[in-house]
Amino acid sequence: MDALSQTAEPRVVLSARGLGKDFSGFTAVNNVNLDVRHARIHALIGPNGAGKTTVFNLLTKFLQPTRGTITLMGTDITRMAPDAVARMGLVRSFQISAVFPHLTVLENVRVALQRPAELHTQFWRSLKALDVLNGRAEVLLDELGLTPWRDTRAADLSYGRKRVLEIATTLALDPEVLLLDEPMAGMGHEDVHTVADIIREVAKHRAVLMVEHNLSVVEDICDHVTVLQRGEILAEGDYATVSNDPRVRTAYMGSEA
Ligand SMILES: Nc1ncnc2c1ncn2[C@@H]1O[C@H](COP(=O)(O)OP(=O)(O)OP(=O)(O)O)[C@@H](O)[C@H]1O
Repeated sequence: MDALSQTAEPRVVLSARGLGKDFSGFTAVNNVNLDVRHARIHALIGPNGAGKTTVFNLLTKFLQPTRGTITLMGTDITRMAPDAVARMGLVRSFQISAVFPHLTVLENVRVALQRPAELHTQFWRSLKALDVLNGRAEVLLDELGLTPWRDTRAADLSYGRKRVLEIATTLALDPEVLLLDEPMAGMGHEDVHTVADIIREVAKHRAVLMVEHNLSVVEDICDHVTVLQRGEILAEGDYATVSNDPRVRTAYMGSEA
């Protein structure tokens, strides 16, 4: 590998320029510029009310921006609908309720795989066509370490495994950019490790942007961190850079300690 390829950053797949959102005159997000890169894990962090969820909802088009532009793989998606953006490869994880509790792990992944496939509108096609999905489902389960639970009902999985299954159903859409909203929320130590390993694995082939409160996870797995405060970017860089920034310390702790 030559010096250039060692230092070259992977391509930007999702970017925002001058992104802003007002709610009845209250500016929740202002002048946010973001570059999310292929095969990188990018964290969006900040104190409560900093605007993380609003930025997340703007990027996935669940909210319309008041100002600014959003570009996905070179296409301006600022005015596009969420489902159109999802079809282009920008997919957000949904909460656990997106997983059907009474279906097995394999069945859940098969259902998810049917969504993008044309099988969705041709479900009367032969069972042989569905067998193709079985093969892909098995590969996904294997990639995410879920094979030992393939015949377990989703309802009987641990909390952490349910989140992994949720990620598996999202990956069935083969997204270019995966947005994860607090993937570690409510998890114990062991589950955090499992899910962190999975996120690292899936980010080898796609960009991941995650909102996360657990800073040790951010330190552990994220390549790039954007810190928001009062709707604006306060700092960005790798974890070491932002965590040593006195402004970030003040924002989190109310002091520069
Ligand atoms: N629909 C809305 N109408 C009015 N104000 C809103 C709306 N959504 C968010 N806000 C406000 O915008 C600001 C940013 O909220 P947001 O939920 O994006 O922050 P956050 O960083 O995700 O916070 P938390 O970490 O607590 O989830 C807050 O002051 C919030 O009260």
